[in-house]
Amino acid sequence: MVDGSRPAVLVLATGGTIGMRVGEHGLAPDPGFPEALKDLVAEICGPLGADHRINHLHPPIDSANADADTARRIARTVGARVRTSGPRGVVVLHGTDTLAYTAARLAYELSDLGTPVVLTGAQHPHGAEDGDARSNLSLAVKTSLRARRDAPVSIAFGRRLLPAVRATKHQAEAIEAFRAERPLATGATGVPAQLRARRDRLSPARVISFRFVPGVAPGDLRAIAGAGPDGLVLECYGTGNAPLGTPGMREALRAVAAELPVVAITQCATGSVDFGRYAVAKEMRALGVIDGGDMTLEAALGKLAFAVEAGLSGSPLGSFMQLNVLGERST
Ligand SMILES: NC(=O)C[C@H](N)C(=O)O
Repeated sequence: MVDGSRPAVLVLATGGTIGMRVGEHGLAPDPGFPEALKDLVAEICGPLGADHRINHLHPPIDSANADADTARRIARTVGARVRTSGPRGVVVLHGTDTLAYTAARLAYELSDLGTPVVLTGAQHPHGAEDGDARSNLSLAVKTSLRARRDAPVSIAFGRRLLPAVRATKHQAEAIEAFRAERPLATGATGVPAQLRARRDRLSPARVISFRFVPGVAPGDLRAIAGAGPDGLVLECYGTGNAPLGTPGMREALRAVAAELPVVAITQCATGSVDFGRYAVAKEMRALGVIDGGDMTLEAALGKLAFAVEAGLSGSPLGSFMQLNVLGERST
């Protein structure tokens, strides 16, 4: 399928509804998908004058089952295949549930790949009549072949192209499943070269989130930190507020932030953390919490896991999280 003189696209299928069919217990991976995907990709690439290669991650997963290693595994596979076969573009097929999380993480992992990477998937299985599998795949293939070689990782879905570090799944059923409330921020510095080269940890960093809601008790925060995550993203109210008036909450937060990197983002769909605005938010900084600006949850988690795995901690980690590295936060 590759003659060397024509551009080629590498398609890496990882699972998701796009590769499923309805079985006895509901939607599940379709053993016939690899064959069907070959035909579909060939039909899309033919008129574009492009060749293709297809790889599958085994086993295909419902992306709800993605774990702390899934995005790293995808990044490693893409990196290895790009080095050996040198495609013009890469398309990653992924389930929609955690696609935005993987996309954000890949943005950091693959920032220096030199080959555009586009993620897509579908809300309906590939065999569905009037489904979105073909149109999403087609948009992703075209984008990967036409984007600048150093284009940031993106998502092609429901006729939209979105920057990975700003995208969120916002619709459970509609074809336009993803949106980016905030544009890619200008003035990005890029991933520092020394971090790209460094991988201090063999095991994946487990970075999770905790959302403040009325009713949260200090023990909830301590319990989540007690489960041993490597980093925590706090989904705060408004411009970075938290219920610090709840007895014991300050102490709990100080103890957790002394143990792990803790980054505050806003629960709001738009706007930003601003630790200078309210007295309660100002205290967050004093307790050791890092200002996450206007990063999405997905970008904050991906960036923090990337930083922890590169061996950053303490104030270098805080500075990295507050930099606009890939357009993920306005400064
Ligand atoms: N539309 C989808 O792909 C949803 C599916 N549960 C997944 O994320 O794998």
